[in-house]
Amino acid sequence: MVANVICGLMGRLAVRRAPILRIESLAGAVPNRKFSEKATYTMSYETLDITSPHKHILHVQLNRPEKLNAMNKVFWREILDCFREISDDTDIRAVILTGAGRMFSAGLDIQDMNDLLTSQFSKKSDVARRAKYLQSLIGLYQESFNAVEKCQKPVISAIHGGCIGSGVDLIAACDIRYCTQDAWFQVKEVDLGFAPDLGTLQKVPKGVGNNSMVREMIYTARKVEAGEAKGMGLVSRVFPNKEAMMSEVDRLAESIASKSPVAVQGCKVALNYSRDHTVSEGLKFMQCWNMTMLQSEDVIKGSEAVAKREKKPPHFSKL
Ligand SMILES: CC/C=C\C=C\CC(=O)SCCNC(=O)CCNC(=O)[C@H](O)C(C)(C)COP(=O)(O)OP(=O)(O)OC[C@H]1O[C@@H](n2cnc3c(N)ncnc32)[C@H](O)[C@@H]1OP(=O)(O)O
Repeated sequence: MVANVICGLMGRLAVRRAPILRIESLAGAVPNRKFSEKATYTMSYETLDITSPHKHILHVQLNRPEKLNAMNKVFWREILDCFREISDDTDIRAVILTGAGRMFSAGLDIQDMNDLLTSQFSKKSDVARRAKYLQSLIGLYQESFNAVEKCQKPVISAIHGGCIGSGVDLIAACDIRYCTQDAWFQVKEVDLGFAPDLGTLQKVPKGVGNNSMVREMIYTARKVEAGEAKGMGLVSRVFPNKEAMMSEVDRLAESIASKSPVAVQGCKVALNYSRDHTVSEGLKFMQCWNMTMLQSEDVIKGSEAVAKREKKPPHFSKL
């Protein structure tokens, strides 16, 4: 049925057919990386453009503008690898996530999914085997966005134009969301006949104050404009255009990058933990975390700087 829905949508979009792919290729795809001895940032991807605008800051741009940054099989593997690498890179302290071209993302690549399901479903006539296949596929896609959420460095998404379907799942995995005045958000899945499965239903209601509005957005699949998105707490700031947004996002990332990475990364892991646990479990977690981290040199440096009312933040070493 999912295949039927997607095939129907493809007909309406009239997107050209792409080569058939297999789930094995999805799981095993290797990103095209260039390793350089000098550069800290060695990542090179087909669907992502990686740059470093400032020291300690990495800019990850969804980079399939001709397809409105629709998420194809290569993307799912690359975003996973990219954010796992960022998470372990001691030089990176904040990440900016944007989309190239007309919009942030048109969501799941429908052509790709159509080909995937057509090729796989034609091999499997039994419902249990098809279900198993879809279970693995959804699990892989969930893992991709979990890598963004679990990335130890704060991820700021800067959204312009449309942010549709799995685009909303992706920004829900980010720490901070800014958008332009022309941005719109659409949890489109109910229009396609299924429930979102990559994080929107779990993360947005917990992260956004207006639960009534969240449900309205999800149940109706209607476009939510930038002003409304800010009103409900889905984004924290709205800017007149992308240039203004990027300049503020840079400042925000620089501010985060100037702080102690021990403190910032500790906050992220604790905020994520607390979202999924009770207050007392969260407090216990902090007790254990800080019984080690309070002994860090960053605490001494930070405290001295505050006591002396230093204008500039101290130099914090890589973590
Ligand atoms: C296992 C399940 C896991 C995840 C599930 C995720 C669910 C979702 O993400 S649901 C949302 C799916 N996305 C959509 O329904 C959006 C589809 N696109 C559109 O409705 C329109 O393209 C538009 C975003 C409203 C923009 O319209 P317009 O400005 O007229 O541009 P187009 O000419 O339609 O598009 C330009 C170009 O991009 C291709 N494209 C757009 N969206 C997708 C897409 N989602 N997948 C693949 N390709 C897409 C479109 O075909 C055009 O390509 P050409 O080569 O120029 O034809």
